[in-house]
Amino acid sequence: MTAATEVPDLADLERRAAERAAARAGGHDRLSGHIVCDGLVRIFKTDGVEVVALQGLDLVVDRGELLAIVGASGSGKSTMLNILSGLDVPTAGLARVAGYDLLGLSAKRRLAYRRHTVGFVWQQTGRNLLPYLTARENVELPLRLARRRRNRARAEELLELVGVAHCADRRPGQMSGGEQQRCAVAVAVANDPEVLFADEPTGELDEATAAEVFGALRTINAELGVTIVVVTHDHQVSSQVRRTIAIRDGRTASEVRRSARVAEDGSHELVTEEYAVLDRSGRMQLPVPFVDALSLRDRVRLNLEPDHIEVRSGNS
Ligand SMILES: Nc1ncnc2c1ncn2[C@@H]1O[C@H](COP(=O)(O)OP(=O)(O)OP(=O)(O)O)[C@@H](O)[C@H]1O
Repeated sequence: MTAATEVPDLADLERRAAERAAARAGGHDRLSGHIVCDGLVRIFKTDGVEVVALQGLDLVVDRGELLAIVGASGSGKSTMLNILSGLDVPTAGLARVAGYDLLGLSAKRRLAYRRHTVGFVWQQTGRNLLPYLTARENVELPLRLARRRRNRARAEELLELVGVAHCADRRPGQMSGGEQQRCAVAVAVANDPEVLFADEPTGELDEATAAEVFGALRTINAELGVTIVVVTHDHQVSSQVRRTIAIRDGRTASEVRRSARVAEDGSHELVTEEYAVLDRSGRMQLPVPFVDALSLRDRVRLNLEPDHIEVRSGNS
């Protein structure tokens, strides 16, 4: 008689698969974010030519964070946002938002994800609001489609929250660009999404108006607890949020964090710290100003010191 081979149950298999995925991503902590991209790759093929738009992008955003992503034109920002918003599928890697694995979604789950889990604000106001509806009606529309109650009251609450209650009866053409974008924020969060993605929401606005739109995003983040990712090529944005991630050549390159600190005289000061991002293979990109300042080229000399690593020009 042969001994029966032990068959692992489904829960056990799932647990082991999760452990393996976590180990691949560098440990459990790295997979615990509300938004996780790990080794994200997107290759476009046109006329036999391959363009690698994302080449192993890593990103972890915690629940309730308000994060800005900056990068030069062509760095891969829109490609990443299209994947995270469920419009595009990556070639390889892991992309997960609010528990949805975006690589393996059926068409039905993808639609549910786009309808209920995420909200969007686009740069072009025409893509956010219907021109023949008033601000209130624009916010009411997604509520009505989702068959919610108290639509009018909820729409008015949201318009108030983003500071455009005075525009409730105006159509987009009767509102300024900043007012339209703040109204778009109210529309985007009408159905209580867990995550809000904004693609260049202040791209067509002047600095003061852009700050008002960021004010609205901060309020929504704080009052409704929505996780918000804002993509922009405006580096000034880091003064508006706590964490800014810079993307270069389809990879996460550096990160700027702002935090409040109590100074020696008891006053509060804002401290800005810049970090380079180290991927799990140990790769990092030196910031361009550092490379330029020392005219670093081709190769550099590294020395391991007890508490830091020294990088020197390889030509001296
Ligand atoms: N559908 C596509 N087909 C072929 N190549 C594409 C496609 N979409 C993007 N790319 C290429 O991928 C790279 C990244 O483009 P992407 O639009 O993500 O950059 P971006 O940082 O959003 O730029 P911008 O700030 O100008 O919008 C670029 O080289 C771009 O030409």
